[in-house]
Amino acid sequence: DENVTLAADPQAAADQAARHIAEATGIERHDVALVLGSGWGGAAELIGETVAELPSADVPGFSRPAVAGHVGTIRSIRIGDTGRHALVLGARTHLYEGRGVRAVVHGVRTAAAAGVSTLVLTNGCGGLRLEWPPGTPVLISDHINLTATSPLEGATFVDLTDLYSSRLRAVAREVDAGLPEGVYVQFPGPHYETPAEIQFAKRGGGDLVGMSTALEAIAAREAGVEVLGISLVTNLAAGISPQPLSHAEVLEAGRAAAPRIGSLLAAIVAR
Ligand SMILES: Nc1nc2[nH]c(I)nc2c(=O)[nH]1
Repeated sequence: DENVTLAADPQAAADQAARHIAEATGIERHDVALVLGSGWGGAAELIGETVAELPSADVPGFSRPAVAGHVGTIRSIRIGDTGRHALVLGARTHLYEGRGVRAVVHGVRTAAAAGVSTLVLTNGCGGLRLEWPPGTPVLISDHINLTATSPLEGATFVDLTDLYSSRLRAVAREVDAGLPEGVYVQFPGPHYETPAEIQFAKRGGGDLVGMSTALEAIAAREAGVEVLGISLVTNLAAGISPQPLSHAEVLEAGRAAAPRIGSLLAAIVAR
């Protein structure tokens, strides 16, 4: 195949990437895909045995990760003894990288073309509630998209009701009954919010703020893939905490949460 570019035909590019992954991993169809955001990197090993690991830059349409800590690989993992396979997209493209919305959702469209019926979107985010300190995992119940854009083009009027599947959230709560839920607000970034913007998001019904996830979820819905979103609060958003947070505290909180969120993700995926 000539190297279909995202700009020319995003669906063809996703189909090409999915064929590349099937050939390179030897797994013809994957069942579930995961996007591992900040703090979630260690979860993959707990899901099962890695069948194959590909440099994401070798897969058509993917690029090298821009965010430190994001591994630049795509992994095929056998999910325990279920006979099902997970596709772990280690490198996420963020809108603020300026590569366009098609690049942001290429991984999701590739996973759909690879056959997955479920997508788990994870991220690190800012928390708007004092009762959710850094290290708290929060199920995403809905999102507010403040990016002023969409991965969809043309007259594709897609319904987004129950976008963050209540069925999958119930499965997650069977695994960990104490999981709170919140509304995720995607800002374009790369700057963090001002305290005034955080109050605006809070008064508008937001509980979590980040720079990913919402656009990926919309693309997944268009592709008919069921979505579960889980955020890891890694810091309190601007102005929420009276005293400034130290970056060391944020990093420590993420590390401390790793075992809990890793086993949570593995248990959910095994269902
Ligand atoms: N927009 C936004 N994104 C984030 N990602 C992380 I980690 N923390 C934040 C935050 O406070 N705001």
